Amino acid sequence: MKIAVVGTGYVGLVTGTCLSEIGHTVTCIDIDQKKVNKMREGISPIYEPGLDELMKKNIQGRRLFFTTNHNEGFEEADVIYIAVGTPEKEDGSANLSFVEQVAKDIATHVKTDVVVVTKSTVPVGTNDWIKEVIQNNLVHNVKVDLVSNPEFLREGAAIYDSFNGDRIVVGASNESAASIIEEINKPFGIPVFKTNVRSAEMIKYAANAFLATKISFINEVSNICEKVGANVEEVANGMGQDSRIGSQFLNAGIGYGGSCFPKDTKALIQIAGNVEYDFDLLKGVVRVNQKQQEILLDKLNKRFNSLEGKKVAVLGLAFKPNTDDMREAASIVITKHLVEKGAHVVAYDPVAKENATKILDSNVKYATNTVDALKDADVALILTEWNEFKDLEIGTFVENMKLPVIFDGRNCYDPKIVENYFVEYHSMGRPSVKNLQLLNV
Ligand SMILES: NC(=O)C1=CN([C@@H]2O[C@H](COP(=O)(O)OP(=O)(O)OC[C@H]3O[C@@H](n4cnc5c(N)ncnc54)[C@H](O)[C@@H]3O)[C@@H](O)[C@H]2O)C=CC1
Ligand SMILES: O=C(O)[C@H]1O[C@H](OP(=O)(O)OP(=O)(O)OC[C@H]2O[C@@H](n3ccc(=O)[nH]c3=O)[C@H](O)[C@@H]2O)[C@H](O)[C@@H](O)[C@@H]1O
Repeated sequence: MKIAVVGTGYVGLVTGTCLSEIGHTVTCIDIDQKKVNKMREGISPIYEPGLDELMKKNIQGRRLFFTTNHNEGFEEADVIYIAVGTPEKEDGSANLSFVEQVAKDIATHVKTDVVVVTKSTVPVGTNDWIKEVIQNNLVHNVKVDLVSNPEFLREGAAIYDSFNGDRIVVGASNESAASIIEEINKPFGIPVFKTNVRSAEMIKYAANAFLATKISFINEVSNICEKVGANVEEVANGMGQDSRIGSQFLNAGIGYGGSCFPKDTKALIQIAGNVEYDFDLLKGVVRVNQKQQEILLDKLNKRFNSLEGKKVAVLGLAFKPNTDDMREAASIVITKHLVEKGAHVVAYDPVAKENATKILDSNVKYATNTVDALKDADVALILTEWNEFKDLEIGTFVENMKLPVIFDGRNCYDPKIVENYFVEYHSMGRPSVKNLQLLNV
């Protein structure tokens, strides 16, 4: 099958590459010439384990191409995937201007019948609107079918998810269009769930909102655990063993970030609001998430009378491990607060530094490794649970810091192991270890 993918963010690039890996001929189109030049050489503009190798392999196999030229990309395409961004607008609703532009580009350039597949996360009803935009702007007399095919990949595990997803959702009003998309995806060997377009659009938002709800729920439980002397990890373990609940997405911490949960929860609240429904539960989920970062900062502020002039080592900046994505990362709010309080912030992240420098306060300094960040620090904050930090000997904090006080926003260490060291260790929803008090410091 000849496929064009428009937009090469996470979703477009991973989708295009994986579709080429299963034998289709794919042309990825992006308006960003610099990005396209890079991708043509098999270099991914995003950090995603395994992606470069897969790109290079399929570029060499002449199944994967990159261009800025819509004409070239759409030429003879049987199917066009829309994978441009749908970022959050000021009021929380989804900005559909990129999608609209692509719809107009499709209308202008397609010369043969085509199936248009929406991968981007779009509000319910958007696919009908896209179809209208295309129909109203069509230059040639061709038939265009629309299919909603929302994406469920996770950053950092995107390739794995593409080949091992739980289901592929295909929403269509036309069975033959749905069958084409089912056929394209057959080599992945993943069950296909066929439904109508509006239900498919809703499944995406509902799935993300539900996962976000699980996180906020466990975070609230975690806050209570701290007050009643329970351990949230044990609680999550005990809850998760009930197969009706499931063990995933019950890691308490400093809340969810990234390019999707924050924007998609707010967009669903808007979608509900548009039909005069108050999605009260989801509003609470969003509020709780914002509170989680404040909770870590409150603990820190209570521990130190003042942060003025204190060296704070920040370990981890990306919104989660195995990505360099800084969108809505907890580190943004937390480092801003630290700088405002006069702290001397030295941060280290294995891969997100380049993106972080574009977003974080210019007073944040960057170390090239964990030990440099920790050197003579008064306190360490762990904001992303990279394996590199999880595997760290607790002794490294003791040996390098001025005072080994650790605030772990991601529960990287087992308090029972930490107990063996002269450190002060605060995590989320678990009892603190305060061995420094034995030393009277
Ligand atoms: N990031 C993720 O892990 C996931 C994202 N999604 C959804 O997928 C969509 C895309 O998200 P990301 O991949 O993060 O996007 P992104 O915002 O990182 O990248 C979008 C790309 O589209 C390009 N673009 C914009 N207008 C264009 C046009 N007219 N023609 C060609 N290219 C154009 C931009 O230059 C950019 O490279 C969003 O709706 C998002 O909610 C869904 C699942 C996972
Ligand atoms: O729509 C999307 O874009 C994607 O959003 C999420 O994927 P992603 O944002 O890449 O990352 P997740 O692994 O879901 O983590 C999101 C955030 O939740 C946090 N999280 C996750 C799990 C958990 O138990 N606790 C927790 O705080 C992570 O630290 C991270 O900040 C979904 O998991 C994907 O299925 C979906 O396709």
